[in-house]
Amino acid sequence: MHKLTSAELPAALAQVPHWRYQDERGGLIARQFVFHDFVQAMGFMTQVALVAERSNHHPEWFNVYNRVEVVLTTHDVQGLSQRDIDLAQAMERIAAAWPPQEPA
Ligand SMILES: C[C@H](O)[C@H](O)[C@H]1CNC2=NC(N)=NC(=O)C2=N1
Repeated sequence: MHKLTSAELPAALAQVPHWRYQDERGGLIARQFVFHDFVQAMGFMTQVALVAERSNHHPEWFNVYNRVEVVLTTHDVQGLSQRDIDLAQAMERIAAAWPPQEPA
């Protein structure tokens, strides 16, 4: 795992179009998710927590009611790494499929 170089950044950020890059702390990406209510937000966070633990890469996040604000950066390299991009993509997949639609 290495800190993404400025040459690698554009292609990496193109993989996570909903996320905004910030130059702080050596580089991070941030995103806000909004859900129907608190329970849906917590369900999202619980699913992400399992993925984060499995991949040993953890988000910095803040939840109030139905909103989840997320910052991803890699502490071990003091900047952005591919692990942040991968976790962001996993979060997009989980958010897109959450909540499961009640069977019609
Ligand atoms: C010891 C453990 O492997 C490290 O602390 C892992 C855990 N989760 C992590 N999460 C994030 N976001 N960055 C890291 O550098 C990191 N390192």
